This record gives sequence, C-alpha cells and structure tokens, in this order.
Amino acid sequence: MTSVRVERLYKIFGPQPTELVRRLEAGADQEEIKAAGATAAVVDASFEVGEGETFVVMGLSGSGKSTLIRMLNGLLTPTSGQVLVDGEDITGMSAPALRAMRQQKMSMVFQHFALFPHRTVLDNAGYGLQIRGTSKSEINEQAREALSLVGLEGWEERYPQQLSGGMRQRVGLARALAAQTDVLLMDEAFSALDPLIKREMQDQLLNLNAKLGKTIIFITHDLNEAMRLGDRVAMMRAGRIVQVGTAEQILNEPADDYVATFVKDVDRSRVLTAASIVEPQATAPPGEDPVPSDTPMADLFTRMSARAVPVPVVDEQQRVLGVVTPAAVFKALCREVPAVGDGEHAEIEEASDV
Ligand SMILES: Nc1ncnc2c1ncn2[C@@H]1O[C@H](COP(=O)(O)OP(=O)(O)OP(=O)(O)O)[C@@H](O)[C@H]1O
Repeated sequence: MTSVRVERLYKIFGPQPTELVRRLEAGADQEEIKAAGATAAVVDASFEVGEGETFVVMGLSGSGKSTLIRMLNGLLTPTSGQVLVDGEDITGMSAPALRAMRQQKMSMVFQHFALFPHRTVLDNAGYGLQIRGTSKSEINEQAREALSLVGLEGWEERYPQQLSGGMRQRVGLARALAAQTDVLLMDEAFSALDPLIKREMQDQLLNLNAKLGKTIIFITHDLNEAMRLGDRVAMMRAGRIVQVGTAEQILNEPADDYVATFVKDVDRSRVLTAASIVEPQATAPPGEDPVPSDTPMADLFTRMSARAVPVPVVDEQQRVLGVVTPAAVFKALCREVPAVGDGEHAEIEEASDV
C-alpha cells in the first residue's frame, strides 16, 4: 500500500517564486507577496497521509486546495518542498517517470466527471487501463468489476449523456477503481451533485472504502462533507494548512479563531460519536442493548428520550468499553467553542482573498 508525505511545500505563481518563498520563510505575509505581483497558492504545507486513510483537505474557494492536490500527483511542480510517494520524492521526476507513477499509484476523480461522450460507460471506466496498454480483455474485466462495485452493472453499453449526474460520477469513480491504484485523489468530486445524490455518493464511498481500504485524498469546500468523510481533515486558509485533525478534534479544539468561526454551525450531534464521551466501565448495565463506539450522538436521541438511562458502548470486537449517559451527551453538545478573539473577528471570506 502507498503512503503520501508532504514536506514544507510551496507553490508561488508569478515572478521570482524562489525569492518569494525565501521571504515567506522569513515571515512575509500574503500582502507582501501580492505587492510583488505574485500569488502564494500553497505556503509551507506539511502532512502525512497513512495507508488506507481518508484525508480531506477543506478550504474555501481560492485557499489553495486544487494547487495542492495537483502537486501531489505531479501535474504541478512545487516551487519548493517535497512530495514523497512511498518514500520517493516525486518533485524532481521526469515527465515519463511521473506518468508511470500516476498510472501505477494514483488515480484522480474530477468534479465534472471528465467522461468521453462518444465512449460507452464500459470504455470510459476502462480508460485508465487503456492508456497503460493493458489488454482489451483485461480492461473489460476490470472495468466491469469496477462498474459493479459502484452499482452500475447493466449500464456498460450506455453513453454518458444517457446517465444522471450521480451515475456519471459513479463512472468517474469506477474508472479510478478499475485502474487499481492504491491512492485515489478526489478533487471536489461530489460538489457538482444535488445534495441528496451527494449524500448517496458519500455513503457509497464510505461503504466501498471500508472494503477496499484505499488511501483517499479528498478535496472539498463543504465542511459537512469533510467531517463526514475524513479520518482526518486539513483546514486550509489562504494557502496555509491551519489545522490537521479528526473531525472531533477540529470541533472541540479549533486551532484558531478562523477555524472556530468556521465550525460554529456544524451539527455537532452528527460529528461527535459515542467514543468521545464514553465513561469507561468494564461491564454493561444488564438489559440494555449496546451501540458501536462510532455511533453519532444524534442516533442516541430517540432512545435516550424514551428512557434516560446509560447506554453501553462496545468496540468492533463487541467488547464493552463503558457507557454513555444522557448528561454526557448534553454536555458534549452544549460545549462552547473558544470565543472568537478580541475584535479580530475571523472573516471566513478572507480565506479566498489570497
Ligand atoms: N495557474 C495559476 N496562475 C496564477 N494563479 C493561480 C493559478 N492557479 C491558481 N492560482 C491562484 O492560486 C490561489 C489558489 O487557487 P486554487 O485553485 O488552488 O484554490 P482552491 O482552493 O482550489 O479554489 P477553488 O475551489 O476555487 O478551485 C488562487 O488565488 C488562484 O487564483
């Protein structure tokens, strides 16, 4: 399996990029970079994505997400810093070596599906394999299998325009899966879909990946989507990653006023799970059905409103971890996020003002 590590990554668009990195390292701000006629799209980004992890990069328009993801697969060359794929720095690779790395290790799913209108669904799903020179029979076999994984069995001979938006994106996902790379890069992959379909696709991705265990790097500007999908979320603002953490960490310990303001309206009951408020206890109270530790608090409301008693919580092996009490649920939901600081109200829109 493949892991991805990013170290002190910068991307400056405009004149004298290397000099501007040096100035940023010395403490220059975005204003200074702008005054020099350039844009600092990604500034000093460092993180590691583990094998099988879903890592979401979240930020508003212009915060640098697309630039970042394009450096991860070598579509853009960083101004400085390193991108290590399986420990190998890809930033100095030749174009053919990069192409080979992408074909073997990383597939991308795009926002607008990027399907070929005159190819069938099957041919679209097999496209990544075709450019790799795989035999026709193998392409068809893997493409069929990938289409069936995303629920499109029976649609192989149709054309993209005969499909709904959600189905088209399933073809996009199938194409990435058929290529059988360990890493999936998903750039606003569900952003063009209607809210209901978007949620269905999120569910499908979560279910699929519970089986497939791919490493997924998912870009979105939708905070709820980030919190739903990410094992960890990186919050980007004006080119910088301002916090990396689990959804719970970001909600409960926002790194700064900006993040605190951003997460203020998140439905905490859907993000926070029983695991975060379980009170350790070796045995379950008798007669109460246990819930898994990843149960969102919202799913406990009906039960607790009928009978206000502690609910036992178990891990994946059905071992008792402890109990969740109604009082603990209330307390977690009412928790105040740190106040937004002294007169310096963190304007969320500022993020796009790079
Ligand atoms: N090729 C380019 N030349 C100059 N500036 C660029 C280029 N690509 C991106 N930028 C600038 O870099 C900054 C980051 O852009 P980027 O597209 O990475 O952000 P984003 O978070 O993906 O936003 P969006 O969701 O709107 O695509 C923006 O100010 C953008 O205008």
